[in-house]
Amino acid sequence: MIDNDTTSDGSKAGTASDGDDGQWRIVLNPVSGAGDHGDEVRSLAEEYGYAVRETEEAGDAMALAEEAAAEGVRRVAACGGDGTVHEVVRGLDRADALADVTFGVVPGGTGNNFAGNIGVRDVEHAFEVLETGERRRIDLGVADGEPFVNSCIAGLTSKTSSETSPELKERVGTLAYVITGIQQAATFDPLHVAIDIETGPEMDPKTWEGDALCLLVGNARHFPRGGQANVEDGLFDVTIVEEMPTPEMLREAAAQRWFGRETEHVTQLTAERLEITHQQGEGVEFSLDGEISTHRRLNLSVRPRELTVAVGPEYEPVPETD
Ligand SMILES: Nc1ncnc2c1ncn2[C@@H]1O[C@H](COP(=O)(O)OP(=O)(O)OP(=O)(O)O)[C@@H](O)[C@H]1O
Repeated sequence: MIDNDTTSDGSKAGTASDGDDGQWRIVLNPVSGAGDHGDEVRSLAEEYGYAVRETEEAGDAMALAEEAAAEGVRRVAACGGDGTVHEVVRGLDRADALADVTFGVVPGGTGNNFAGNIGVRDVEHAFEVLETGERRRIDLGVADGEPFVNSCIAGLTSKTSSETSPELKERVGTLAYVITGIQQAATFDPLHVAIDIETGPEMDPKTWEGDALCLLVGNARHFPRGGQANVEDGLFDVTIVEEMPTPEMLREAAAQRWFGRETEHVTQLTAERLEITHQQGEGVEFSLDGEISTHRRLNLSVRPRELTVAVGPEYEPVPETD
């Protein structure tokens, strides 16, 4: 439908595919974030002539996305936070519609990590992007068959991503997860993990084994590292934070925002495939774009350029620095 190589010249709204009537269907989570975006979204949708379907409870966004795909809708947007984005993409994937549907985001959550990564600033800007923004094909992460757009996290921040208060997220963005994690670190049991890492056909697979405080597997950028991630390279950005002697160390490190570079206890690498195995009997909590599930072993892989997305003008296909 859309080839990144032919759209990289900045051409606007991608070529309409068969059955694309140019209309968007917006799957609206009216309670995400501060829950105050609904009226603006409904009124802009009316102005633009887009249809809106609203969720009533958790899980509805996935069902509504599946329904849209089954009805042959070719442009589906998620309005909410990263959880809503995750559900809509999951619904489209379950309907086997990712090859036919263009996806968009209207930020209505707290952190809106994914919207930020694709250059969408706010609700009004999102509608301009849906209408005229460039279409790009971006990578999709998959964890044991479940797709994710932002990140898969285990450990400290997985636990905290479900417990971090919306107020804190509002004030300090994604770093809120780490701050909440530090507050909980005194009681946190490290993960005893083996991570098998494949970087590509020419590279020998590697294994990392040890005690980790947290593992961050990013498709799109999750933690502030001074820039946008490359979401078209077919690779995950992996950060392994080893157990450290004291919570104070973590506090100090977070204060320096060392998630941006390697230090003694932080390993960073890229991978196209990972297998994470917890070496003690019980499973570990993972957060897939904020949705929590428990696994003893998890297989992660990238489906390169699988998702066609309407992106904002600030989106950079190949960000200069990480
Ligand atoms: N109508 C609804 N009522 C209650 N919960 C809902 C409804 N619709 C969706 N949900 C649930 O709301 C949760 C939060 O949504 P989401 O992650 O999009 O927003 P957020 O947490 O406010 O923002 P962010 O993830 O950007 O910080 C999701 O788990 C979703 O399943």
